[in-house]
Amino acid sequence: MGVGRRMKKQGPPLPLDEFKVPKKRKRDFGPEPRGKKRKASENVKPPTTSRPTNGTNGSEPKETIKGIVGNGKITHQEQIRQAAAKPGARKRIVSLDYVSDDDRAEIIGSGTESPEEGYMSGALMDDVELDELPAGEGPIIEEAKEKLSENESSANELPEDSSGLSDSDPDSDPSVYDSDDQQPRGMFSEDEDDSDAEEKLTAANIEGLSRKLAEQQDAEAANAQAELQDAALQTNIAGDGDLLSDSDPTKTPHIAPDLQLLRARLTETIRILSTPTLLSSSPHSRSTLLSRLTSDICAYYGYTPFLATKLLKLFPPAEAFAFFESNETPRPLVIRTNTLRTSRRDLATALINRGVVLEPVGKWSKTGLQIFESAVPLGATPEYLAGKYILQAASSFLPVMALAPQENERILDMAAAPGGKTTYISALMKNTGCIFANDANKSRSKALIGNIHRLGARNTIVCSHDARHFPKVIGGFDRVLLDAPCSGTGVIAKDPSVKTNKTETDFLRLPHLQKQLLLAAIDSVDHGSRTGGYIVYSTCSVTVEENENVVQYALSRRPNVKLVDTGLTFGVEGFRAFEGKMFDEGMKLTRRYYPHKYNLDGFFVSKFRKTGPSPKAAARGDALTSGVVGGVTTNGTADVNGDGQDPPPIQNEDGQAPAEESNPFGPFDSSEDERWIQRARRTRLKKKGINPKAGRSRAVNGDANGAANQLQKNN
Ligand SMILES: C[S@@+](CC[C@H](N)C(=O)[O-])C[C@H]1O[C@@H](n2cnc3c(N)ncnc32)[C@H](O)[C@@H]1O
Repeated sequence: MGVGRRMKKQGPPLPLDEFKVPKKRKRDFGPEPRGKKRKASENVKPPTTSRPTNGTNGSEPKETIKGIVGNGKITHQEQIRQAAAKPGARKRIVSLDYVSDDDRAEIIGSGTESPEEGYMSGALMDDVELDELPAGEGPIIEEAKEKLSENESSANELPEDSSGLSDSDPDSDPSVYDSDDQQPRGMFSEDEDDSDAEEKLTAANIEGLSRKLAEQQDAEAANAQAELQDAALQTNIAGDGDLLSDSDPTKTPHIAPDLQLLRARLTETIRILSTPTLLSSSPHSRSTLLSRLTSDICAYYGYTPFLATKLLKLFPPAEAFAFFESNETPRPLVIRTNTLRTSRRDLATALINRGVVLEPVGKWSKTGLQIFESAVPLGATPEYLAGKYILQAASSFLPVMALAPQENERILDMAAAPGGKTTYISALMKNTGCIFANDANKSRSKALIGNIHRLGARNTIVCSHDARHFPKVIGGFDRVLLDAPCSGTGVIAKDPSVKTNKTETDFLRLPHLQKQLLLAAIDSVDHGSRTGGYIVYSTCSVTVEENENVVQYALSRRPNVKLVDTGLTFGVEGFRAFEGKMFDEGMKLTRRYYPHKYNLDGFFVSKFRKTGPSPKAAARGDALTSGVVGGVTTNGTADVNGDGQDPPPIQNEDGQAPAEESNPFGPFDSSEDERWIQRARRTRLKKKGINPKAGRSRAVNGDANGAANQLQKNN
């Protein structure tokens, strides 16, 4: 696995650089000119720069020890001492913060001589600078430093055959030259002849020489002009030097745009748009520049004008550029520890021993591990097959963290497949209570079932309904998660087809569905829940239509909910106003996540608290007829009844249990259920050595509490 920009830490960012405008795309400019010489050390990949250190965006490499997880709790100093004392080890010291605060442990690396393996396999904590170590560790640290510098210097010395080229073949590898070196002068070199010739110059031949020079210059100028014309022909970009000239390099069909020039123009347009003084003095109007920016974004990154325009509206120009740029690089690979089966520390140990290089995803998550390198396929390790982890984008943790499910609650995951969030909910509930994991798509539900089994989530019931019909199916939940189907504009790095396949219809159809689903989610919650009464609405899209608009719609149709704090420690506030439209004040409690800010997929998370019962029509369990039909409300205002009751868990439109034919899971037969309940009760009593009939006879004889009292005593 390559290591690069994508390996930045995930989570709260460092302050943005000025404009956060990324550097030029790397282009292959061909071999370096021969005159440019580099140090031998430049040719060697520095052993410790391939992984950025915690939160530093990889700016400064630090020395750590390739690690294994220690078994017991040892002090930090002890860890460092052991690490430094390890003979022959490549000295790289790390400490651990991936473990929870109450279970802090240490990781010490076993050594590796290989400069390529300069990172600790599974560097699970911020690296510790040798220079920063506490007093008393001096000699050990010095020894460590010595070894380190030995390793460093040996890494920087080019072995003779390291490039496959000998010193006698410098032309083949110009990178081994130092810029301060003198070019070797042969005893009979041509240079020597030249200098002789210079010495022999006389007034008579100066004129001839200068004429020759002039001819050479003319020839070079002609060549350069020909090259320019050739380039302009190929790219259709006028070579007049005015980046913002009216010619449009993106518009001529069948000709590839010059990406370098496009990028230069993009940055220049953004610079002008972001600087009021430049904008006022520019010959081009703001709208001209904006439309130029849009067309250049489309040409450079491959978006449809429709989507580029939509996304550009979300950010100031410079930030929009950073957003588009971050969509070109994948997000880091992350796994979530399944705490139903293992701890993060044990999982990290096991994976490190398999050659996986990893690190905690960030202080904000106690279960995520960011993978830097892996010698094994992560979807096929014994740990994976044993359900000890799931491959899951870090952004997907956020809605579940906002939901904050409690033990023994009843939770509905309305759109659950393939189950990343369901299984996380289950783990947080420690397999207690009950989760209804629903997804309308039956084939996706297979993956949901697979994950539930693999990860050992035993408190989960899988169902496959159109979630808009909840709570007709079942209601009265303590919490509902609606991770809604969406356009995916937050995950373009993962699915670049979004750039071109989303149309205006999608941004009408999807919000319509999302609104229906959100109303159904609200109506499925028991507002009187003693522990909950919460709804989390999330999407992996960044558009306002699918987020703030949907939330605002729900607030207007369901005055019995209000927005509350998500509890998430980072994230950009949702829009309070957009394109002249004002949103609810609580919208600032919603959270937006952007790839360019957090190195996470784009995401939106909002959390509602239900404060009163839902309208009667909604209580009958069909959001389609309780506020939204064809995107238009039928009743104008929300009809909140004042009886203080939420809908009972299962009922039909007429308040009866669903009829057999309309219930895909068979009839809801309460007498049949009663039979099973009694049978389970008898078995339980028998197990405790209690005669179940004794209770019944006492009940018959007037002791109503009979067996129940006996059971309670035994408990
Ligand atoms: C964003 S994905 C859910 C991802 C899931 N929460 C997870 O973490 O693995 C959206 C899901 O909504 C489902 N879906 C779409 N329309 C639905 C509907 N009307 N009712 C229920 N589920 C629906 C899709 O099948 C899809 O699996």
